[in-house]
Amino acid sequence: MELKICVLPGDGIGPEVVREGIKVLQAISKKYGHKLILEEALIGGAALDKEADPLPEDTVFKCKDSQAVLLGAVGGPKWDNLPRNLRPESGLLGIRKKLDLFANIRPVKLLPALQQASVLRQDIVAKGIDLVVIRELTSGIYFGEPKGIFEEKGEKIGLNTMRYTEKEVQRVARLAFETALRRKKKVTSVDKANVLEVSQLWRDVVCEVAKEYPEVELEHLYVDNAAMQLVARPYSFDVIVTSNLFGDILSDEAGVITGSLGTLPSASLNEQKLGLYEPIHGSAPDIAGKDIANPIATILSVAMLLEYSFGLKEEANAIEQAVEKTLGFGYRTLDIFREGQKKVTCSQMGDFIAMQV
Ligand SMILES: NC(=O)C1=CN([C@@H]2O[C@H](COP(=O)(O)OP(=O)(O)OC[C@H]3O[C@@H](n4cnc5c(N)ncnc54)[C@H](O)[C@@H]3O)[C@@H](O)[C@H]2O)C=CC1
Ligand SMILES: CC(C)CC(=O)C(=O)O
Ligand SMILES: [Mg+2]
Repeated sequence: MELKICVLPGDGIGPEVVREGIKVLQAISKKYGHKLILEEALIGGAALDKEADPLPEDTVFKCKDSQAVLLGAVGGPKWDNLPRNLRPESGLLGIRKKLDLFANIRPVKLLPALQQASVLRQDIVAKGIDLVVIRELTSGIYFGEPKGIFEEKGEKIGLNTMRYTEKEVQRVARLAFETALRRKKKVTSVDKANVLEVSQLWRDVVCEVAKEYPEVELEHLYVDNAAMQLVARPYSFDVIVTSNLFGDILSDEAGVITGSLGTLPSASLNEQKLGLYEPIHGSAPDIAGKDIANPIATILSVAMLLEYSFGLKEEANAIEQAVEKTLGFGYRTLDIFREGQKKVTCSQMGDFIAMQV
């Protein structure tokens, strides 16, 4: 099969972890006889430096012209003082919006070898963690208008708007219920309906959609409670569906209960199922350029890419198994390293996983 993929390495550790993702993609393509066509493009700070634009037109074109997109991460202190529309992060929000990638799927699975790396009590971890956060990605407070910093009565005010339409909630809720049907048949909808009107609408729409799925259990949690329950009883969740901001926060929390932010992948899909795949973490400027980042989140994002965009389930499984085998041999990047294990660099971890596929 021909696999045409646009690659957006981005900033900080983005290029480092993407390099390892590609290494594994090449190994799996060789093993299964697929032809890889990789097209690299600029996004974020890297694009700002070269093109004075965090999302050049050429990048949007190359993404649309591919069957899937693999992204590293964007951002860093070098660009932090730029106006909002020129920051690297606006390139990321821009590509999500332009491709209408409304559904951000973030599986949170405790890999058996990483049980000890969790920050949770071992009796809680032992009950297993296997949930998926479905985060609405192209609306909510990251996109709502009006927004800005204004002058009002002689003082500055900062303003953002959390806004959802019925249709926006319906489509992401439907995806959550469909996903639950193929899993443990439970949806937890996370909102703040006790104080926010936008959350009241969210809850009403989720309840309406739930009527189409009588076999799926529906639970509602306020986001503050959800953040607590995620560490108290992570084993009891199946599919969590929530808005852009809440999903962003809860999924980083999920990273540390399963070992490290550096291990969690994601897929962002539109209604035509064009997918952008990226680790859930950012550009990690504190460790960039040192070859110590954990590439597993990106490598598992490659597995999601093969399964979701190309239907290559066997290849995706082979990558997941290669990750588990490598961890099983005791190889660990710094973020998940414990006494008695074998410390490896980002590129060595990529080499070992590629060797196991
Ligand atoms: N999808 C994206 O491109 C995202 C971009 N960002 C941007 O990244 C920059 C840094 O943001 P932070 O808040 O520091 O979040 P971050 O996710 O980059 O890092 C948070 C912490 O996790 C660690 N970490 C992250 N990924 C890791 C990996 N693969 N291996 C080992 N450790 C890892 C970092 O070293 C840091 O201590 C900012 O400019 C932010 O806007 C943040 C989140 C997502
Ligand atoms: C620019 C941010 C919204 C990126 C982020 O934190 C994420 O998507 O997880
Ligand atoms: Mg985030």
